[in-house]
Amino acid sequence: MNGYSVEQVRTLEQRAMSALPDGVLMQRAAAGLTAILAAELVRRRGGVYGARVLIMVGPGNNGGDALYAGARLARRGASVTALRCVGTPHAAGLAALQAAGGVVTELADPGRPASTSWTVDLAVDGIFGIGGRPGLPDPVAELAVSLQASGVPVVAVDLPSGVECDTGAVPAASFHAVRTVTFGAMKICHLVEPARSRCGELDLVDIGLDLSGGQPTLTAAEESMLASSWPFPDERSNKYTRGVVGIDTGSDAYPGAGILSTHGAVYAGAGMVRFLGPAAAAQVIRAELPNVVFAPGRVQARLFGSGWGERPDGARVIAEALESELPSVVDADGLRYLPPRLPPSWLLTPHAGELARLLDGDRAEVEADPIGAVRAGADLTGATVLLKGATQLVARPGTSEVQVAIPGPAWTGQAGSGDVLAGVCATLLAAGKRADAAAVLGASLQAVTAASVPGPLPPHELARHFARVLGALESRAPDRCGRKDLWTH
Ligand SMILES: NC(=O)C1=CN([C@@H]2O[C@H](COP(=O)(O)OP(=O)(O)OC[C@H]3O[C@@H](n4cnc5c(N)ncnc54)[C@H](OP(=O)(O)O)[C@@H]3O)[C@@H](O)[C@H]2O)[C@@H](O)CC1
Ligand SMILES: Nc1ncnc2c1ncn2[C@@H]1O[C@H](COP(=O)(O)OP(=O)(O)O)[C@@H](O)[C@H]1O
Ligand SMILES: [K+]
Repeated sequence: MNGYSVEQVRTLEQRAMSALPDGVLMQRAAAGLTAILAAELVRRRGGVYGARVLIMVGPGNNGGDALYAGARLARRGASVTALRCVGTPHAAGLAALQAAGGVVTELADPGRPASTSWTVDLAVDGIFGIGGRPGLPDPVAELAVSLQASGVPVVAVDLPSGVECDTGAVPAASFHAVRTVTFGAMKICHLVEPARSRCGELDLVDIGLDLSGGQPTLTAAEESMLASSWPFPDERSNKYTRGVVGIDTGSDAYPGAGILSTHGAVYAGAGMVRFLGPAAAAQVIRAELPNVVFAPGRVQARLFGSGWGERPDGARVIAEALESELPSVVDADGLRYLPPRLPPSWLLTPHAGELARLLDGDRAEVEADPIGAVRAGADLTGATVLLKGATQLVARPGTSEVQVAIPGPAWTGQAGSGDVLAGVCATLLAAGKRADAAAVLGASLQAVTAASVPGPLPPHELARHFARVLGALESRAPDRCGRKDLWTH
């Protein structure tokens, strides 16, 4: 499952259209949309015949898709009303709807019933598609609110109008769909919050776009990838092949971060964990996790920064680690002590505020364009960057590819989740995973585990469920001799 930008989708559509008679792609889109709308009507009220369907139409081809689908539903006995919301609707689509018995009304029509009286079974958002700018004209924003208030389910055509297709940002009003039916390829807004949540369930209709050969803007992780790429131990494994993690996290002020990151590393399956942080954290870890070692020694990856607070020797600690040429994770307060340039084998794990600080910008800028921000973070530092939050994005320096981890339930957003995640990522680095793989696999494991338990659970308790989820994934992993690792060195 990959995400494409508007420019990429337009290029793919042009290529497909040049080999087809006019209008074929739109008819394919409308046919797929109709099937999904019909199934939704069957599920909600038992059939299409007699259903009341509102088709909300804007000025572009998105409205064309919706109008043709409305015509097809009208021919199956639905009572279809097209509501002209913005501009002049797609002429041929409108004519098709009217020829099939659909009626047309204007959002601005004073004779139209008051918006509070919506009594339709389904509303179809065909106002803006990939040509849409974020936000909605005021009367349309009011329409979106009144439909939501009256509990009318909205199915969005291609994307919910109002969201920003290429970033996933929702800076102003938008529709909230129960389903979104998209065509040919997924777009960024289908994969990145907050737009992703406005889409509801997603359906991808095949309209014959050829996606081979092109690099998508976003590559989305899936459970099958987690199963095939997780470094499960085998009969040749020992603690060193599985990886030894050196952890220097927490402080006297924030000992919990040291405890949490150590839980993350241990329960993600580290061969061994050396905890080299403050005594206050070590005392608790010693009692809870007797397998953790407290003496310095050989490690294959390091973790710094979570819960450091002010750390006068922070820059020196990180600079020394850099000399060893081992991969490291730098989290939270450690991000304040970075040298100007790091290698791509290092993984930085900022949340939006921390990434903004790294980029010398503000949080709102990161939230307005998280993909651009995570790429900028990687290019600025030279390290691989995992931008944490509701959507977790990973960028490798010097490449345009951005990966998105499997999303988890919102309750995972709690103090300490990031500390545990940093520990998981460090375990994966120690096991030899490339930094981007470690980030995507770690964030996805935490999300999949959270989705598998009746949450909320505190982050260290959630970590105790990793083993069950990893066990289930391992049973689905393909034969490891034949498996293709997606993140090779
Ligand atoms: N191409 C193909 O082969 C296929 C395309 N398909 C379908 O076409 C859709 C793309 O169609 P599209 O390019 O016509 O753009 P669409 O989003 O319908 O409308 C743009 C119009 O809206 C206006 N407008 C935008 N934002 C606004 C705002 N906030 N407030 C007010 N006005 C605003 C904008 O105005 P302007 O920017 O020009 O001022 C322009 O007039 C795509 O999503 C898919 O559904 C499928 O059939 C498959 C085949
Ligand atoms: N809305 C959300 N939905 C799902 N997971 C979230 C959400 N917000 C945050 N998270 C998760 O919570 C973690 C928070 O990390 P962070 O802010 O660094 O917390 P802390 O530093 O307190 O440990 C993220 O890595 C992510 O896994
Ligand atoms: K739409």
